[in-house]
Amino acid sequence: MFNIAEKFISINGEGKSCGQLAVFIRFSGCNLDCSYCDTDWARDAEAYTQQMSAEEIYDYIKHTGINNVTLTGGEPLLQEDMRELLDILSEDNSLNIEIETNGGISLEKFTDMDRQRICFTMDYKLPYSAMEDHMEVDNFKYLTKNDVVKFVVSGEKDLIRGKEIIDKYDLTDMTNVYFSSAFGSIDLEEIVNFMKENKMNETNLQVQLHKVIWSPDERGV
Ligand SMILES: C[S@@+](CC[C@H](N)C(=O)[O-])C[C@H]1O[C@@H](n2cnc3c(N)ncnc32)[C@H](O)[C@@H]1O
Ligand SMILES: Nc1nc2[nH]cc(C(=O)O)c2c(=O)[nH]1
Ligand code: SF4
Ligand SMILES: [Mg+2]
Repeated sequence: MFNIAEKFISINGEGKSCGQLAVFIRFSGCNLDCSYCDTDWARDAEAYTQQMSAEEIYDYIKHTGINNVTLTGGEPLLQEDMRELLDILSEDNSLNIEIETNGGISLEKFTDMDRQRICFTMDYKLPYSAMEDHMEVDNFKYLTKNDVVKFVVSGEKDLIRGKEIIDKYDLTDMTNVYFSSAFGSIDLEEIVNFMKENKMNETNLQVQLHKVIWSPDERGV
């Protein structure tokens, strides 16, 4: 069974299918405690509002009629049966599956899956998050051109460290790379100027679209 904090349909405000409708499943519980976390309430493993089986989650997704699926949290990869859920979802050719994960959990046990069907959006937590020590850099070798590495930046120190990691691991050659502002905490112009100064080809700037549309604290959007 899976512990679900909330489920909803919205415009995906982040990542590769940003701007398209998506159905979101937010699981409860997290192994990290990022300074900027916008879903702090879902970090508690007991914060679930319902429990569902993998089949029930699949049925719910199909019932919505939405093809983009985002599994998030909390930390979705803490759910014990996540592999089973991914196997069921990835068998359905009409679904485009994205998983938001925090970089602090090994992706090794997912490497043999059909990686064309499933996109891992993996955060690399930067200094301002206070969680960088938890990053599993081995995960980079499991990422493909269909995945994303996301750096949530709060200030200059994060921008510099993010670029260092991108260069050290040749991330733009291996996968898709995003800088995202920790919402409202950094001038977006500062990010663009940093990208210009450092000729950061192939890095994408992301601004969380749903926080522009709705209040940044709104749940279920
Ligand atoms: C809430 S997390 C859930 C998935 C997973 N725990 C993780 O951190 O990747 C989903 C995404 O939102 C991002 N995020 C959380 N708080 C944010 C904030 N205040 N501003 C921008 N992005 C934020 C995270 O970095 C992550 O990429
Ligand atoms: N609209 C919307 N798009 C999102 N994309 C990723 C989200 C997340 O919380 O992981 C998210 C979210 O919470 N809302
Ligand atoms: S890992 Fe994700 S859910 Fe957990 S505290 Fe950090 S941003 Fe929040
Ligand atoms: Mg969110």
